[in-house]
Amino acid sequence: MKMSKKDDLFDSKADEVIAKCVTDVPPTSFFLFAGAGSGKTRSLVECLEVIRDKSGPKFSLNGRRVGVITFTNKACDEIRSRLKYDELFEVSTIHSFAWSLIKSLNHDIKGWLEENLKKEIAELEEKERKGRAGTQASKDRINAITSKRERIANLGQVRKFIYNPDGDNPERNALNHAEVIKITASFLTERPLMQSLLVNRFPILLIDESQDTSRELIEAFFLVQSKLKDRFVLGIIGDMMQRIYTAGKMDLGTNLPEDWETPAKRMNHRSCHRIIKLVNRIRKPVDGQEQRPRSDKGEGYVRFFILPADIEDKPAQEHECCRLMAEVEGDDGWLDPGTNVKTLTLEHRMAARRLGFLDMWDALKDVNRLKTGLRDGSLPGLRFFSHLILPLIKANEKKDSFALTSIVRKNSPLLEKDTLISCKSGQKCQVESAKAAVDSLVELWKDGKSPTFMQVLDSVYQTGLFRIPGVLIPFAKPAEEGAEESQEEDKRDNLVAWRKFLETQFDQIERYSQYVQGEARYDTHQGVKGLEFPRVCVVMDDSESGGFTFSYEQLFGAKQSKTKPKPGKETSIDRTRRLFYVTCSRAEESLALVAYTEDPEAVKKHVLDEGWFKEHEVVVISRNAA
Ligand SMILES: Nc1ncnc2c1ncn2[C@@H]1O[C@H](COP(=O)(O)OP(=O)(O)OP(=O)(O)O)[C@@H](O)[C@H]1O
Repeated sequence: MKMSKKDDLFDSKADEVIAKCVTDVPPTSFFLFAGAGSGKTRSLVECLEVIRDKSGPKFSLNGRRVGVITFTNKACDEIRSRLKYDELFEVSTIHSFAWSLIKSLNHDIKGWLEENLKKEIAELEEKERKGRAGTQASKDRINAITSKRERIANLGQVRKFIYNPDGDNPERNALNHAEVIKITASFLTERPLMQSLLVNRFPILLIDESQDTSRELIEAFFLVQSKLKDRFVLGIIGDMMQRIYTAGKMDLGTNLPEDWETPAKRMNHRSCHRIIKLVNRIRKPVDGQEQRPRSDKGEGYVRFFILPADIEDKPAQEHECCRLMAEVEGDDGWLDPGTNVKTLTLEHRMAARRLGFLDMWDALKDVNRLKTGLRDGSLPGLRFFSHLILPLIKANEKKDSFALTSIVRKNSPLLEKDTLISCKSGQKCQVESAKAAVDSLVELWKDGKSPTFMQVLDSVYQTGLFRIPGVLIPFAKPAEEGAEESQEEDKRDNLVAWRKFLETQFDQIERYSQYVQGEARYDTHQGVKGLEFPRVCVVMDDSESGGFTFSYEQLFGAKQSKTKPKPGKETSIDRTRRLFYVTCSRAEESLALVAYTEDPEAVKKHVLDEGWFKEHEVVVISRNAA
């Protein structure tokens, strides 16, 4: 098909429709669902700019703002920066948005929690009556009942609830993520006052990635819109083909109210032609939606590499696949995957293994209260090493005494004003102590040695160079050796995990820190939602991933599901197909797919039969060739 530049403007009508929706009086709500790379996020930002230009001053005068909800903190930062941090817009994740609506309602939250906990206890008791005694499930139920009863007993003492949208919320007066969503949805659904509060504060609410936004809240927002449609615009943006979490509303978009606008976007502005052909093909059996490429994009490349599941040294195999990509395309960018290629693994553990921080990851990964913080790098026990010790060691390596001194001056209690004033032996002596403390720390790396986290902690504690975060104190003080033995079960698990972590090597922290900040060459299939990269390598390996939610072996026809599909219920193939669509559609120019399988021939046959790839695009790598 011959295309002209004019074709690239094919979808511009959609933005005009949206602009009219948010500026008309009364306004109209809209539902913008379109494929990957169609410019939904761009439309969102353009729509916000229109609102700012047309209604910004009026909104500010009345103390009103435009609510924007998106999926990750990273996406929030991106939108805020594109809007030049204009105060008119409240850009947040769904959890922080929900919390901002309910956080002052302590009394009502308490009432809701008590009622809900009683309901949950009754359900558990009923299950316990019907279930078999003595089993693990029964023990878990009894523990859950006890802990819920304790929580009810404790509610009387809670004056103020707290909640961190990005944390694990272990505090007694903290709400968990699911509770914040449920409470907000319930208040919005049942309380007219709460509905008015939302609408008065945010007469316009736009939700990006809404296919993965929690079902209860989406339904509550729809309800508010239907009741207060003249005062409240809801803009729902997303793509059902990119629904990859279970919280989303499965039938979002069906039975939309008739007075909603549904602008369409059929272009893909991101990817080269070959990649769009592939994602169209993957999508075909789901809803048949086909995207058109831009006239100014090249053809692009895709290659599907098939390797035996038990092949040795998988990272080296993936490196080889990148080399083959470089050869096929004549693109040297593939030769330096560390800098130029985004490699996607299904699980963090696979990335941890490939990047070399598996030991520290494995030590902490199973403790529930540490999970979120481990994934986003916010655990104080880790930040102590990644944000304080690591920069200090790096500054020392680079002989950057300015940077080193500034880290110590800013963070060391040895050089705090009060210490310096009260020090009898004089300031000079304190500065000497700080210097000696740094010397003894860097000594741990002398002659190419590589210390453990424990050795680092020990040195810092002995010299008093920095304050030790609370979670690491039990290990720093020798008197508390074996502290974990006397603790309750969940606290003990926590301590055991930290001790295990401390026994691993410090040199992992840099790679870990880069990874959680999204700066490493690896990310997960789910973590790159909304992002795009010139070269993408997707690693698909069921044997390395722990869960049952996704199965590439089933999607690629190497294995059959053991369970019969239930009518109306989605299968693991459905879920995996959507994830596959998300990963493939991140690529702008070229895409390497690396599939490990127990049946290479079956996979090859399947992907050719499906018409996803042409014969020359499929490369089977055998064990002998390795
Ligand atoms: N009208 C346009 N003209 C030129 N480039 C565009 C246009 N719309 C979008 N783009 C570019 O295409 C890419 C994809 O846009 P965007 O991220 O907004 O798409 P999306 O629909 O949100 O994608 P996804 O659902 O895959 O996350 C971006 O690089 C964006 O700048």
